[in-house]
Amino acid sequence: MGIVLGANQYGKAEVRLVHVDRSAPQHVLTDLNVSTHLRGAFDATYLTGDNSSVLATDTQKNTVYAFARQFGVGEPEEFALRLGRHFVQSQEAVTGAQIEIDQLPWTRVGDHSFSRPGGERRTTSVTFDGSSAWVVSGLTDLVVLNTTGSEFHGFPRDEYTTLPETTDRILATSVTARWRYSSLDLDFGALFTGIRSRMLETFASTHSLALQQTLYAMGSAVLEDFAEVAEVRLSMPNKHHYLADLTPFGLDNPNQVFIAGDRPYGLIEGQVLREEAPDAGSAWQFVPGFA
Ligand SMILES: O=c1[nH]c(=O)c2[nH]c(=O)[nH]c2[nH]1
Repeated sequence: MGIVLGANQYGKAEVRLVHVDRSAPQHVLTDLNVSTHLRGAFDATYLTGDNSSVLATDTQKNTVYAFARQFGVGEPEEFALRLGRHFVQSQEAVTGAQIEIDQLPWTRVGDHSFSRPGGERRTTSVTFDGSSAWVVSGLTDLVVLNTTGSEFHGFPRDEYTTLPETTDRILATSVTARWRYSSLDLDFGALFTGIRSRMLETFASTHSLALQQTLYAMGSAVLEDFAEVAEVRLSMPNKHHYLADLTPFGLDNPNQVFIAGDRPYGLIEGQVLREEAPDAGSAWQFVPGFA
């Protein structure tokens, strides 16, 4: 009874490409998840480990980033066609390619600012102890991104530091916020809408030297504008976007092509409060992540 190799393909799955077209004052953001699959004469690597025809999946990933710099992205269909043709036409062994692209949606909130639709939730946690009540309301997973207006430098460098200093980076986070109201007879719906838009607008308009600074700016903007709020607690993951290094391919990268990191991520958390805030009692007890 013989054993044979059947159908096979290989490629790089989920290449997270973020492209910023900065050619006009209003930046265009394209956020893609690209997967490549190559088919062809690859029996040798499966049967004997002979890689002489195997275009490395790492090379396939690099091609995605390099093509974004060289040709831009345009529609995902156009970008996929360009990649598919390239792999088949440039590699003898490749007889077919399938390129799959998911595009992640972003909604414009400013020339350089975007938010991710869907996924966000409004929350409240109400505590009543028999005589007093506390209301802690908020939102979870408001995903926002600025394509410019963010720097990070001046941090200590020890023997383990490799992070380059930057004066222009992408800043992206998924905001989880909780705020404690100082009274109960309030128009909670209008307050939620107002507080949410104040935070969004502050994220977009703050020139950031650190996500920590942006966090404090967002919390203090809420306290300045909403006397009904005693305290704000914020938890903001730094959704890193790494500038793709295209120098091995003879390409520059003036802040256009980014690798969207998944994990690990920075996690920046803090409370912003009024010095004269009324006592919180047990309001925060057991509020997940904020107690
Ligand atoms: O805004 C930032 N704050 C940090 O504390 C930090 N640390 C890091 O590696 N990148 C960043 N960015």
